[in-house]
Amino acid sequence: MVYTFLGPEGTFTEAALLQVPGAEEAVRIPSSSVNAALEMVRSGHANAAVVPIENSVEGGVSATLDAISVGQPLRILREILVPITFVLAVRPGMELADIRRVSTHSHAWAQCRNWAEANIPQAEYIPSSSTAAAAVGLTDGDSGFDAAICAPLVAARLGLNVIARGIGDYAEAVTRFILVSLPGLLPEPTGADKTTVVIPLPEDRPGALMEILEHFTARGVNLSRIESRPTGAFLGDYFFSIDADGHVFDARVADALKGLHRVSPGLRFLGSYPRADYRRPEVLPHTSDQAFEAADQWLESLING
Ligand SMILES: O=C(O)C(=O)Cc1ccccc1
Repeated sequence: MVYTFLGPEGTFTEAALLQVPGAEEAVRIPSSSVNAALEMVRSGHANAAVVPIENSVEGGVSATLDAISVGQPLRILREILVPITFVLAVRPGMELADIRRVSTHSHAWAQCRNWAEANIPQAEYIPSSSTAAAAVGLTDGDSGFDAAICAPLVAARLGLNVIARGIGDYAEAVTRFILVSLPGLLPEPTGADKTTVVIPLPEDRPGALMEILEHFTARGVNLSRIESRPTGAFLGDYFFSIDADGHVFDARVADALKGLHRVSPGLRFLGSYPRADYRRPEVLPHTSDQAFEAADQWLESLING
């Protein structure tokens, strides 16, 4: 098994990958961006990739939401939650007041913004492809910045000085990652599952979003995430990226997807997979598999006399 992840070594994404059973013994290849990681999977150079998709402070990771929503189809096999703690790492001898430029991943910056404004207000932010890439950059004297916001472990591994710990503005910050592969067998339903779909807004008319939502509501399917993303085609053209409670093997979810496909035939199914928090949805009696089965039988009896 070959895995790839948003690298280099020491990213939070690598920490997420290491939670996948068997990953520790498998081949793990760092990629320099989310797109590069997904391309490794699409081209068959890796069996699966781990990429960040959402965090509790900054919301969806646009690079991932967009990259999995278009192009050669991919499937989400599982989600992984990682609690995040950040440190400020510098080269030996550097003090807080000396820092002119600080580099990190944009989502890490968003999560440490208040701390940075209060403690290093003079520092300019330099975006980096990941927290670990920023830390590695510090070790080559020519990086153009003098501090990195990264994970404690990567700072220690690289022998950097940590001059502030726990600098995230939200102590409970969690990032959600996904394991992605080419389409294949679906993970078995566990009773605590999630289904991810991408739905192009069918037409720019009043009630179009409501029409999409009604297909979930009518089947008692709860949504745990809904985000609109621009398609890039023209201003005002959007798709919706949605996580729904349940597995496509659940009759209520399958029925909702069938209804949605009629409204928006460009709908893309990105997978049904176990929830990382094991939370089971409440299924109302009239939306259970048995209720759908009974309704099918009733209709059949009408038709067959
Ligand atoms: O840059 C990293 O280490 C990542 O894995 C991406 C990221 C950045 C900030 C919070 C969570 C994940």
